[in-house]
Amino acid sequence: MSEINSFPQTLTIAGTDSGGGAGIMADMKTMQECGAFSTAVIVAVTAQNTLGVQDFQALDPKLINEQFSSINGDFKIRACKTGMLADAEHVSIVVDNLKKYDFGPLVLDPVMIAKGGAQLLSDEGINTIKNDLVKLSELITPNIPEAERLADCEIKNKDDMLLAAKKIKEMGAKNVLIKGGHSESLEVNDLVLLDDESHFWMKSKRVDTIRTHGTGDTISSAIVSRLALGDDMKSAILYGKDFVEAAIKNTIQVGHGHGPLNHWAYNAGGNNNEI
Ligand SMILES: Nc1ncnc2c1ncn2[C@@H]1O[C@H](COP(=O)(O)OP(=O)(O)OP(=O)(O)O)[C@@H](O)[C@H]1O
Ligand SMILES: Cc1ncc(COP(=O)(O)O)c(N)n1
Repeated sequence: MSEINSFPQTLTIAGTDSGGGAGIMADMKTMQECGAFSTAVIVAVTAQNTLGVQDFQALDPKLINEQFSSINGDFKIRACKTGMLADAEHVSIVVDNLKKYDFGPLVLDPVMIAKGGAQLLSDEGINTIKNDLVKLSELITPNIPEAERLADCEIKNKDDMLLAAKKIKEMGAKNVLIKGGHSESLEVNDLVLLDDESHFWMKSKRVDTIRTHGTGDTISSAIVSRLALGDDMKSAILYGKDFVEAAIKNTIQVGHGHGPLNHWAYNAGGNNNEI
């Protein structure tokens, strides 16, 4: 007889995207494709499409606490992630709940600014992430501008990326992945600094597309799913990179702006990685 809650379950704690391409929507689509059952705590609701974020509102703290309690009362979450957390008050609510409940390893995606330029986290919220949330994370996954904010330094090349990763690790994150999507180079270089201080680079060709909405959500959710399925951190990260690469390469034509990724592509055999 199969045991209740034996199926791999994940949790995303983030904001919604009415346009379906980023945030909780991208997280849940990714987790589904990666073989995990996903649950969600909605911290904020955005009015958003591929052209940008038109508006957003963070939810009442009481309702956020109740969502955490509902999930804890029924499921066995094996790995979780955070995304858009809006402001310092909401970061603190998330910190309190992550200390209260065991949802497995945390992947912290420190979402700050949307592709269209909207600020999704206040300056005070960034400080609260630095002071209180980073130390709870098994992995933190900043993009280059986010890593610059967290490490308080400028990133112009791969040496700078490594220096920033080391500074962020010193803040208490066990493993660090700095995503290279925002660099200018024709190659995209993602840096991974592991718990044991070793590091490696994940290199891929830059896909010439503006359809990159939700790339960060997608890679972090694929990693969370693989952790829930039992992978070690390095294998989960390598899988995440393959998954997001397939999803970027195999564009789907949706929306007029920064379009969403193709979350079916990886399972459809869509990642013919030449590098
Ligand atoms: N044009 C591109 N071609 C190939 N890979 C890309 C491209 N843009 C991003 N990536 C990859 O996508 C992943 C996410 O990187 P990125 O730096 O875009 O994160 P992000 O800014 O947090 O994403 P988002 O804010 O859209 O969720 C990384 O593995 C990165 O290398
Ligand atoms: C709710 C939510 N979470 C995250 C992002 C970041 O994604 P992107 O940088 O691609 O806009 C977003 N736009 N909206």
